[in-house]
Amino acid sequence: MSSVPAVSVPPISDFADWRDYFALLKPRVMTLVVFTGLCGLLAAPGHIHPVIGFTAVLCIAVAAGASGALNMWYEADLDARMKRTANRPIPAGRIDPAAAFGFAVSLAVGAVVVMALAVNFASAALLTVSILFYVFVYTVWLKRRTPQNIVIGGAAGAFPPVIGWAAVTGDVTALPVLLFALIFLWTPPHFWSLALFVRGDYANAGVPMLPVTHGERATRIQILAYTPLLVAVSLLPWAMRLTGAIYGLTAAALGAVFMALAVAVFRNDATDPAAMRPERRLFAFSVLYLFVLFGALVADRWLLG
Ligand code: HEM
Ligand SMILES: CC(C)=CCC/C(C)=C/CC/C(C)=C/COP(=O)(O)OP(=O)(O)O
Repeated sequence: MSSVPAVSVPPISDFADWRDYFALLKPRVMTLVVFTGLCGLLAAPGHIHPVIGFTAVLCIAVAAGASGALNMWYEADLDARMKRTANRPIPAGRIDPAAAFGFAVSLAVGAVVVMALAVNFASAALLTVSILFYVFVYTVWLKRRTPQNIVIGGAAGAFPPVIGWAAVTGDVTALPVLLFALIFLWTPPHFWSLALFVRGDYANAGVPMLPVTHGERATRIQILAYTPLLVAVSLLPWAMRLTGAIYGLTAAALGAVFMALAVAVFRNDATDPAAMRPERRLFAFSVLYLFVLFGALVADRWLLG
């Protein structure tokens, strides 16, 4: 018999550990962001000291992660209402929002300062623009307002190869601009194919993604409209002789598969996510597509000069 009042102590697993802070950086999505940045750096003409090159890629990784953390801090209310995101560290209560905000801002500022001091001003300026774009243009301004959110705001994710390139050369020429355009046009089919089969989540959270506001048919038409533009832009570096045949043939083969999968999505009439196999395949392929295409860009530059 004791007079001490019962104190409820949360189980130890309810406290944040390093894994929760790591999860704030959206590591899975950011692998591709960092890979395209690395490839932009490796495909650029000229020489960069390996330590400086490594520092530049690290800064892109840290800044991308930090902007992902700021996104999670700002939208903890939305994340709490979606099945896919409800267990993230902030909505699940494992990380205090103020701690997440401090962590994210410190990393973002640190990455930009190190990029400016150790690499060059151009890459630091572009890194700053991409962080601000993802956080303010996409997350704060557009995401809750318009189904064009990912088209315009998605430009943030197109910057990394340009940043990698600028880290080596200090400037931006035709090829990095085409790589930017490529990721810009890739983002709508990438995201909308996924949005089709997680439509219910976005509807619950009240986020105006295209399948929620305009329905499945309109979304499938948009996917089909963006795909040939993506394939055409992906072939331009080869057509303009900025890259060689390794890149060109890879872009053509991958583009043909992307197009076939987009047509399969277009022909699907399903509204039940369980019957959205073509959409799941296109989403999965979109990720593989960018990995392989950027890998081919680097192979082309290193093997064919
Ligand atoms: C506004 C633009 C974009 C939106 C709204 C978007 C949204 C999403 C969502 C919701 C997921 C699935 C779940 C998740 O892991 O959180 C996802 C997965 C993914 N995204 Fe995107 N994405 C965008 C742009 C990009 C860009 C630019 C890249 C990289 C260049 C990228 C790379 C990936 C990767 C690699 C995955 C798979 C992650 C995994 O395997 O779990 N995304 N995207
Ligand atoms: C500094 C730098 C290089 C930044 C680039 C980061 C960037 C723009 C990455 C791609 C965009 C992305 C992860 C969107 C996720 O959408 P969401 O945030 O709506 O996804 P969610 O529903 O999973 O939160």
